[in-house]
Amino acid sequence: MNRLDVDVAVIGTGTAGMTAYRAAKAQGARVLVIEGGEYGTTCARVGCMPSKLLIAAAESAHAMRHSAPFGVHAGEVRIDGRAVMERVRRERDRFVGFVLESVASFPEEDRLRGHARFTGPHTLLVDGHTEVRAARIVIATGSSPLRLPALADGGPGVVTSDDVFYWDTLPESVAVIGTGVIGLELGQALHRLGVRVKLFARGGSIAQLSDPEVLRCATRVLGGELDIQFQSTALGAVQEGGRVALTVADALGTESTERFQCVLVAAGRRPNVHDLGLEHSGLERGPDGIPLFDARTMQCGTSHVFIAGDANDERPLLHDAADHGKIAGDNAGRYPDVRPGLRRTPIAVAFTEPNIATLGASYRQLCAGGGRKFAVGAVSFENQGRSRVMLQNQGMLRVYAEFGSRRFLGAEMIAPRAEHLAHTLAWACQMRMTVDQMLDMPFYHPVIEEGVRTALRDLSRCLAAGESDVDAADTEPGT
Ligand SMILES: Cc1cc2nc3c(=O)[nH]c(=O)nc-3n(C[C@H](O)[C@H](O)[C@H](O)COP(=O)(O)OP(=O)(O)OC[C@H]3O[C@@H](n4cnc5c(N)ncnc54)[C@H](O)[C@@H]3O)c2cc1C
Ligand SMILES: NC(=O)c1ccc[n+]([C@@H]2O[C@H](COP(=O)([O-])OP(=O)(O)OC[C@H]3O[C@@H](n4cnc5c(N)ncnc54)[C@H](O)[C@@H]3O)[C@@H](O)[C@H]2O)c1
Repeated sequence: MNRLDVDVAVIGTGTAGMTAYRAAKAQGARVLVIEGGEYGTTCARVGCMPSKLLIAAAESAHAMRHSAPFGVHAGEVRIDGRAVMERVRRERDRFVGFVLESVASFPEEDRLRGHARFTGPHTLLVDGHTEVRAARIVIATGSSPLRLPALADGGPGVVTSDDVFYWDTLPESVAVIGTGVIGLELGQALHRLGVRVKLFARGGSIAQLSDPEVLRCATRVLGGELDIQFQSTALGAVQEGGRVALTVADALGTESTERFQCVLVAAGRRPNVHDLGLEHSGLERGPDGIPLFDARTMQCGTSHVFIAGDANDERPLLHDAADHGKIAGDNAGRYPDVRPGLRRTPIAVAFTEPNIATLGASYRQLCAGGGRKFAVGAVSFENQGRSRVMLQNQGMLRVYAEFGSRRFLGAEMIAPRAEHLAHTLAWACQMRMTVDQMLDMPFYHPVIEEGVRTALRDLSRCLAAGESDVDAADTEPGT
């Protein structure tokens, strides 16, 4: 058994772990990163980057198929599934390559391979070959796709997003379980690439939306393009040669079986904290098994342990994993002089088309407790000038502000190029701008942002009216 003594051990070498490593090193600590899987990060290998590569191919196919209304005729669109997946994998490998170079730049003595488990508050056993004693520990173990017990015996055709980006070619048909971000992004991309796709939603949710008006609009817009069966329960899957027979119950409990080449389970992700020996860590854990932590410092209680990235399930997104990692690593390095780090206005974008985006406080959060009233402004993109010019005139934006202070609080939307609108609004939110200050900013013509101005003017009217058009006690946020 090897023995190592370090100041800081970082478990996991994903985005959060690598950032934590650098931040702890900057404090002059002797730091060790421990990796039980492959280097390269979830984001680059099976997450953000390959999914956006697949979506880029899909957008190209969609644009060619929908050019006729402009008087532009592209001819027959032929999709070469092998070429699509070959580019996805090639470009993905390029991104992974940059991460591998970065990890290789860490001194060899700072890296250890193997699965780490707590054996005590300060000790980790790594794959049975090394015992690490660490004065401080950062947990940055990421998350994994949920596997549904009902589909566990479905055979090799039942896959998760971890498998999709290793495909050699596109399948003929895919059932997608879940209408969260992954289900919608991949489901729409595959549909646009000519795959027969059917989505099954357990309830009525669409990505991260909680505003009932925006949710209704998103259901209509995405339901207009995609075959989505809401209120359905996946009961079982059986591999039959090259097909999977998927049995689903609808809202009335009526069962039906359909055959697909693959069933893609996109029912959420679970933090990787359940195989970490946390029972030996001395940390207090919540009902979900995640150690209780402070989201400003990433510190677990008052202990020497910090938790960052998807592992803490606070905001399982790439930029938050990087922020968490920086704060956790910095504090692990400087412990016991723990300090709050920079937390930014929340922002989340689902790269469906139209994009779905949320920022600041969500409608659900603003309604929580039922006591607080807030003003709501809205715009539909159906008649928005630039959106119509581009034939992308679908969607809705709802913006929220506080009565009295007139401070902008947040927004939810499904809108053309919402990834950009969301940034502008998130920056205003983080700057604690009032609606009036936002309306004083420049708006070019003709741009989609003019739709944002319409929504802000509506919000200003609602603020001037002095009472909310929403009574928090009577609202029913989307589920
Ligand atoms: C399909 C998909 C698309 C996505 N798209 C986006 C997007 O567009 N934008 C966005 O912001 N986010 C996106 N995300 C989310 C984003 O990828 C994650 O939030 C982010 O990668 C999490 O980083 P992390 O460092 O917490 O985890 P990871 O990068 O997963 O790193 C965790 C590491 O810990 C290792 N590990 C786990 N347990 C142990 C152990 N016991 N011992 C040693 N090592 C261990 C793992 O092997 C892994 O290498 C997407 C995710 C998916 C799945
Ligand atoms: N563009 C992005 O930023 C992006 C893209 C992909 C993933 N991500 C990250 O990855 C996380 C995980 O994505 P996800 O889509 O897997 O999770 P999610 O939480 O967004 O959605 C899960 C979906 O599965 C449904 N579901 C849960 N259990 C089910 C069951 N038993 N049967 C049927 N449906 C069920 C839920 O109702 C929900 O619609 C996201 O929350 C996000 O943080 C981000």
